[in-house]
Amino acid sequence: MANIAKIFASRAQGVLQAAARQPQVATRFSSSSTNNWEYIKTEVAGESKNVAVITLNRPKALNALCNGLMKELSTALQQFGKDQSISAIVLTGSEKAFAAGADIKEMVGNTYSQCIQGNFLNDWTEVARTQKPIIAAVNGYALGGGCELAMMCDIIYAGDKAKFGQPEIALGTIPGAGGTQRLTRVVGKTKAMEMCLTGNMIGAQEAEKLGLASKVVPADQLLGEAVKLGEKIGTHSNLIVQLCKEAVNTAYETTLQEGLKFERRTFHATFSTADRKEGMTAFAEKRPAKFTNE
Ligand SMILES: CCC/C=C/C(=O)SCCNC(=O)CCNC(=O)[C@H](O)C(C)(C)COP(=O)([O-])OP(=O)([O-])OC[C@H]1O[C@@H](n2cnc3c(N)ncnc32)[C@H](O)[C@@H]1OP(=O)([O-])[O-]
Repeated sequence: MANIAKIFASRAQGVLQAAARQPQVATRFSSSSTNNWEYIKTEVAGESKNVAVITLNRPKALNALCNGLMKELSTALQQFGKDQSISAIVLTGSEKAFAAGADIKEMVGNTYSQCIQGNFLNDWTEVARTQKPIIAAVNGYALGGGCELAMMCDIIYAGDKAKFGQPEIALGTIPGAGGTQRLTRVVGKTKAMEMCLTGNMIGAQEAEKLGLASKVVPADQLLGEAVKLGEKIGTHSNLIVQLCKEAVNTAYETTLQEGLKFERRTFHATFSTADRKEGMTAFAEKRPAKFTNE
């Protein structure tokens, strides 16, 4: 047990050291300057321009997640991840579709050996690896890989016409990017089993009731609400937000006792930061905190 506590303490310290090592002045990233995206759009939003918005932009195929799109998404996430001016990332699609799944036409000819040897879906892991908070703003269809992509994000906001589903079963396959795993952890076995075995979709209200979406808003207000959420998160210390995200995610990866130990050590580790000191001092002095992410 003492060893586990030590491992957690050193992991938490490692996160703090890695964050401290990141350059404090980063190159400004913007959609129009360096990147010519084919399948996505990127911009920065919010009053302080600290919320990145990545829009999936392949309307003809309802944002089907082809390899090119997933590569661009990974690149954009890495760039925003390094940009110290960005506090949170919003991932969205169109009003009709967040994403209608992996690109069926692209993978129709794949063979088992190609999947294995080409490490198929390797480009899909970047979203879940992103250290900054990432909010999925889902309008329309989030099906198959689209639903899985939303579930890789930290928070899902849904437009009132959103539809979530894992229809892979109807294509003679199964979810391959978390549909049987993340969905089951979120909605429980019986609902996940029903969705995965029937391919039936659920609407936004049901997704919220099940805890898959944290909020449902009118479709035309979705992006604005998601950006506001990113801005609210961005008022806090980016450093402490990163630690908090890691602690919540640990709940999905470990036992309760190990998770509680990790949380406790991470909480202790915040006492080595200037932002913890500033947050508590500002409260006592009845003034807003000025966080420096250190
Ligand atoms: C990653 C791990 C494993 C994941 C596996 C998966 O996600 S498997 C996938 C799980 N997902 C599914 O099984 C859902 C598949 N999609 C659908 O069932 C329907 O498109 C719909 C119900 C979402 C909308 O119906 P609607 O009548 O409103 O619209 P529409 O049907 O006319 O589509 C417009 C255009 O988009 C095209 N396109 C759409 N989706 C895909 C796609 N995934 N791929 C490629 N293309 C796609 C469609 O072919 C059409 O192009 P066309 O012919 O004009 O050149």
